[in-house]
Amino acid sequence: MEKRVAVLPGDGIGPEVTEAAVKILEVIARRFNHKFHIEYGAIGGNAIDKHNNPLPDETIALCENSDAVLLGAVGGPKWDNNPSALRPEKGLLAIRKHFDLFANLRPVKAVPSLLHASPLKEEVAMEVDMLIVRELTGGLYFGEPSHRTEKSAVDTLVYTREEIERIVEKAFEVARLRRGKVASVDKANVLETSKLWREVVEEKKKAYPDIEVEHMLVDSTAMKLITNPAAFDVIVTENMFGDILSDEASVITGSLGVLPSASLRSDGFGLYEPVHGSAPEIAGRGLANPAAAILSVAMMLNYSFGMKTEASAIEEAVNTVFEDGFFTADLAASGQRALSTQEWTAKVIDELDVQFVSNSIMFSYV
Ligand SMILES: NC(=O)C1=CN([C@@H]2O[C@H](COP(=O)(O)OP(=O)(O)OC[C@H]3O[C@@H](n4cnc5c(N)ncnc54)[C@H](O)[C@@H]3O)[C@@H](O)[C@H]2O)C=CC1
Ligand SMILES: CC(C)CC(=O)C(=O)O
Ligand SMILES: [Mg+2]
Repeated sequence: MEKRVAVLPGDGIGPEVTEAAVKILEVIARRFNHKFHIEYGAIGGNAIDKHNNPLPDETIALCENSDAVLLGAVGGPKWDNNPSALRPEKGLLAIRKHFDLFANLRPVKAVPSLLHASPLKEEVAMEVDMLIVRELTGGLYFGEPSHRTEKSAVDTLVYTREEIERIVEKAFEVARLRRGKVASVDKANVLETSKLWREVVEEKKKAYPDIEVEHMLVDSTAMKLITNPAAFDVIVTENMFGDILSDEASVITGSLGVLPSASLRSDGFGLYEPVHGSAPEIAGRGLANPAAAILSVAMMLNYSFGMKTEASAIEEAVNTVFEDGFFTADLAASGQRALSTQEWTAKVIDELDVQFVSNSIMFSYV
């Protein structure tokens, strides 16, 4: 298969983790006989520096001419005092809006070999397998008016019925492929948007009698994510709640550095990026965990290209490297030598090679 992939490394650790992810994509191309045409574009702070625009037109055109997008992360202290329109984060919000990437899928699964790094007790964390379905193009991050004066500031939380319907449908559909449980998270005891959200969930669930639906308030959900995270299957929620809950959920697995995500349009076009940000304090030092970016490539192969075997090969290789006890600094036990971003990526590549050789031997006997 031939596919065009736009790679937007971004800022901070973004370039390091996307470099690792692209290496994995190249191994997959070689081993499975695919051709991935990779082209790079600017987004975020580096795009502001070069083009005075966090999402330049060239980058939009590049992504429009691609089959999928891989993004690193944006942001950093250098741009923190910029006016709102010239913040790196605006570039990320704008690309999500431009491509109507309303469905952000963020899987959170406990990996036994990482549980030493989780602050939760092993028996609490070990059965965790949830999918956070976060609405990505509406809510507080996009609502107008949004402005400030010296004495006050305004942000606006708006949701239309249609915006809620499509994300709730998506959550019900993915729940059917999992354990059939959906927790719809809102703040319906206070917010009008949440009351509408709850109403839509109630209407939509009639078409999904096989799905068990529970409404939960976001504050107590934050607590239950830590006390009983294994109880969750699919969580569907609005943009900001999903943003916050997914970073919280990442601690269960041991590190934010292992959580991938897919941001999908209704026709399946997708942008893939780690859940984490640009981690400026560790950037450029080989300390970043590239697993989230590498697993985002696995999600791209699976969701955008239908390459399920290739996606599983990556996931298996990542898990084996963890099982073999190789970790970057965020996951290494105290006293254990941590691998650099590049060394850890090389282990995943070695593992993919081992898999390929053993599969070829298997096939030669069939
Ligand atoms: N999708 C994106 O591009 C996002 C961008 N940001 C931006 O990133 C910048 C930093 O934000 P923070 O709140 O510090 O969030 P962050 O996600 O960058 O970092 C949070 C913590 O996790 C660690 N961390 C994150 N990714 C890691 C990895 N792959 N390996 C090892 N450790 C990792 C960091 O060192 C830090 O201690 C800000 O400018 C923010 O706006 C934040 C979140 C998402
Ligand atoms: C940087 C923000 C725009 C978004 C964010 O934190 C996220 O999508 O996880
Ligand atoms: Mg976030």
